[in-house]
Amino acid sequence: MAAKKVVVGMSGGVDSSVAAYLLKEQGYDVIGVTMQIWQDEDEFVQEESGGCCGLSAVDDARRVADRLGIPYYVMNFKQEFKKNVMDYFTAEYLKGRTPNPCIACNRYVKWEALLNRSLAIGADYIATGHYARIEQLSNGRYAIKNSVTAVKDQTYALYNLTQEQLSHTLMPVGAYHKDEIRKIAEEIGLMVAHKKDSQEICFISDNDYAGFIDRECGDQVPPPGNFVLTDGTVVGKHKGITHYTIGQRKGLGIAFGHPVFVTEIRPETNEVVLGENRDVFTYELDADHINFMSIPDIQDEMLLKAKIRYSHSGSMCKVTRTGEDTIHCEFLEPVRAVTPGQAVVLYDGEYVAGGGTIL
Ligand SMILES: Nc1ncnc2c1ncn2[C@@H]1O[C@H](COP(=O)(O)OP(=O)(O)OP(=O)(O)O)[C@@H](O)[C@H]1O
Repeated sequence: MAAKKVVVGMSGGVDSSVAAYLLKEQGYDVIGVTMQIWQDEDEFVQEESGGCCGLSAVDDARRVADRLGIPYYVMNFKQEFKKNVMDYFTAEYLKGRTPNPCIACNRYVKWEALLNRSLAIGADYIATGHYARIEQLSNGRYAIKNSVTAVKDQTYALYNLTQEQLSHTLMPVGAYHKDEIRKIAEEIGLMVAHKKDSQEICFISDNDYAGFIDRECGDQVPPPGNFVLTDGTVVGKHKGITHYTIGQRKGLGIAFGHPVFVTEIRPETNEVVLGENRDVFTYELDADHINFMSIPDIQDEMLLKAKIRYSHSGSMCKVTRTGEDTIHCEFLEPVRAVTPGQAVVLYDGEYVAGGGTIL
């Protein structure tokens, strides 16, 4: 029987390089692909910082592919990335929300676009170097499970993959710890063995989100407006709602003599609401654009663990279905800074049960 064909998304980093090696060892017919996603053509060949698709990424990935003796290609996904990630990112900020672009990139670029193109060229699977595992459960559904190493868990950003996508995906490094992956890379002589991990949002440098939005959106960017208290009392001027997120304390440029926090962003009146730390805590949230993984749906009321941002350790909540594409979560303990636009990801034990976008 012919070997199953797998396209490995190679970012030039150690994880995806070792992923390609492990799959080759397991007998797959492996093809390496680097997606060009946001740089201009000239930047793409000049970039030296080692971002997720710069020159060093392509150079490194090509060298690894040579070393492993696998075919390697660079594919252009700039249009898909612009539409589904960058435009979505700026549109959300203009609405006073705080999006997670990596989740959109995973679902619509790394999976939808790369998987479709890979299937079209006769591949059976795509693979990445994510620290997560995929299992088919006894109910027949596919689900993402924590990697063996919780420190580098990446399941939060993967909750939105469909059953079809998961059934065509392999994540071989999820069974290893990061130091084991580096050791394998060293043993097989890969130069990238000690390359540092990639930065947070690949298309934004120095975390300057507002500057990026200004450049992308020009005069669509909301103007400065008022800082207000919950009762509407005006207490100062803000720089424009795209500069703020829920729970933020630093960079408000306003002195109260005690710490104040952003508790709400009101795009309709162009106001940013400030309050005390206790005002940032809440017991509930609603979410839409839901996706289910280990479970087919929410039955009645389910007790699940929810993460409301990438760095959240998770809190137990009662989840109910409230509509065609919506859920409601009621937490047993109050949670801090529930932020519209971020994802709420639900866990049933070690498995991702599903999730949605916080309203
Ligand atoms: N430009 C790209 N082209 C192809 N695949 C990519 C690209 N960027 C990321 N990936 C895939 O997505 C996975 C996770 O991306 P992430 O940016 O989190 O990388 P990472 O954890 O630093 O891993 P690596 O060490 O492989 O760079 C990578 O392991 C790789 O398989």
